[in-house]
Formats: sequence, structure tokens, C-alpha cells
Amino acid sequence: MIEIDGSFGEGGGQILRTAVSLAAVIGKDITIKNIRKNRPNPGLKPQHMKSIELAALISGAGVRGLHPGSTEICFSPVEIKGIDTTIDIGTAGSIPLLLQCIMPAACASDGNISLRIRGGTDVDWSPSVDYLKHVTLNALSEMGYRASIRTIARGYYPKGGGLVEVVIEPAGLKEYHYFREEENISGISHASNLPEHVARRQAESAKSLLREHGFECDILVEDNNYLSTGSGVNLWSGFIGSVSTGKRGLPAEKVGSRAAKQMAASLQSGAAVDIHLADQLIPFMGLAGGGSFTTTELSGHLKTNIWVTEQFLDVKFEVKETDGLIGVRVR
Ligand SMILES: Nc1ncnc2c1ncn2[C@@H]1O[C@H](COP(=O)(O)OP(=O)(O)OP(=O)(O)O)[C@@H](O)[C@H]1O
Repeated sequence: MIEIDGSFGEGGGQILRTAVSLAAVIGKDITIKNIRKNRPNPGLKPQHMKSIELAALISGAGVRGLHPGSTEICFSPVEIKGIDTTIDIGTAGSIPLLLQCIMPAACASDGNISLRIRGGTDVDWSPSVDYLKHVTLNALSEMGYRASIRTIARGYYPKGGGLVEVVIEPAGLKEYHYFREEENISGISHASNLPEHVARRQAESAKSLLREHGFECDILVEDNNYLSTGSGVNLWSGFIGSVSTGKRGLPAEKVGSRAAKQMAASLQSGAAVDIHLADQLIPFMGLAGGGSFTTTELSGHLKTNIWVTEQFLDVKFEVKETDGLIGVRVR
């Protein structure tokens, strides 16, 4: 039995997701205490419960303590198996964060994991589905990870109703050393149930700010009529991405320029991967038993994911600051 203190470091939802997924891979029982202790509303929220339920479904796990507000669960996995199923997170719970909870485990399954998931595709404090596809899965494919993802409908806060199809195939991971990839910037500016000019203005402002910083980019403009109302801009280039979501009262120009500013800053830093991809790569590097990258900052999420991964796998990470960048490698 492995015991994890969920209040370690960042003390949020991610420590839970990584712990559950890696427990499924090594087939060991875990107890997680003090769940989301460092958040203003501690304990499990419905979207965390959904991700644990899905991890339990693919690994045949028994779970105790799974109820709203719970601060302690016991997760006892058996064996990871392929499945084909539909999941409804409800409202705008993040689809990429649900997937974060099963992605490390899913590649160790005995068959394909095929999912249709309803929920949020472009919500705050989370990777967007475009980010997951073009940045995270692009980076993981270098390690041998095999997954495809298709957005059928976008879902925004608070109504959600997005629909995504995902297939993750079994794969052994190999180490990969990430370096800055000089690639064009691509992106999508999207809006749903808003005036036609919103997505276009978002795209134009992102393009003009990037141009001021010396970058050219291609941004696809999507004007949709889905169940929920919302907008956003997703940009990507190699292992660097940025996400910006619209809000009532926030000008379309601001949504575009915010995504572009983040993108320009990450690209100009010279780092191999952006601050979010950095923490997301850690469990996979642990499974691969090797690899390295540079990023801009030693974030709370990065430190926490390193710690939790080291609790499950026989790996140690080394973190070093050089020339203003943070270098991370498996020792
Ligand atoms: N703008 C973004 N672009 C890409 N990834 C992001 C972005 N914002 C957050 N993330 C990623 O989403 C994850 C969020 O983890 P966190 O622990 O905050 O989870 P949470 O479940 O949303 O939070 P909590 O449950 O604690 O309220 C991290 O992997 C982080 O890198």
C-alpha cells in the first residue's frame, strides 16, 4: 500500500490524477489523504470523481471514499484493459483534465481505450482540447505514445456539452530529449453563439501582436453554434502552446492578444517546452525511464508532479537552473 499526502506542494487535483494513474500502471493499492487540501474548497469535486471512476473502469479497480467533498480515497487497481465507452462529465468539467487522469495508465493497457467524452473543451485553468492534441500529444508521440483525438463539438463554461472522441493505443514509451523546435505558429480562434466578428477579431489581434514580436502565424477562424456559448484562442508551435478563453465583458482583441503574448514570451525564452507541458510530461518521462527538457519556470505543478511520480516509479529527476532556464532530466 502506497500512501500519498494530497496536500504536498501544489496540493490540487493534479497530484490525485497522477497518483491514481501511476498506481494503475504498477498495480499497487494507494491511499490518498488530504485531497485538494490547498484549494479553497477542499476534497473531491464531481469532475475529480469522474476521472477516478474512469481510471477505476480501465484498471478494474475498487475504490473507497469516492463521494463529493471526500478528502481520502483508497484505490485498488487490478489490470488495465482496453474499453470502448461513453462518458458524460456533466456541465463544463474539463475533458483534457479527465484524460490527464488516465493517459499514463492507458498506454499500458492490453487493448485500445476508445472514449466519447462530453464536457468542457475550452475552459479556464485547464489545457484546451486543441492544446492536448497539438502540444501534449505531439510531444508524447516523440516518446512513442499513440493517441488520436477529434473534437465533434466545443463545450464552454458553464453549460459545457462539448463532445470529443479519443483513442489511446497500447505503447511502450522510450526516452526523448526535447529541444526547441523551430516551427511555424498555428492556431484556432473559435466562438459559439456569438456575433460572427468575434472569432475573426480574436484571430486578427493575436496575429498582429505576434507580428510585432517578429512571428508569423496561421490561425483558423471557427464560428459555431454549439450548445454552449463561449470563445477562445489556441496557439501552438512545436512543444510550445498557449490558451486563452473569452469571458463576457472581455474584448475579443484582449482574448487574442493574451494568447499571443504568452506564446511570444514562451518562444522568446528559448525553452524547449512551455510551463504547462513541463508538468504534464513528468509521469511519461518516469514511465520511459529517461528524457529531458528545458522550460521557463519551476512551477508548483512541476515540482509536485516530480515528487508524486518518484513515489511510484523507480526514477529520480534532476532539476537545474542554467542561463535563466530550468533544465529537467531523469537521472
Ligand atoms: N492554460 C493552460 N494551458 C495548458 N495547460 C494548462 C493550462 N492551465 C492549466 N493547465 C494544466 O492543467 C493542470 C491543472 O492541474 P490542477 O492541479 O490545478 O488541477 P485542477 O483539478 O484543475 O485543480 P483543482 O482541482 O486543484 O482545483 C496542470 O497539468 C496544468 O499544467
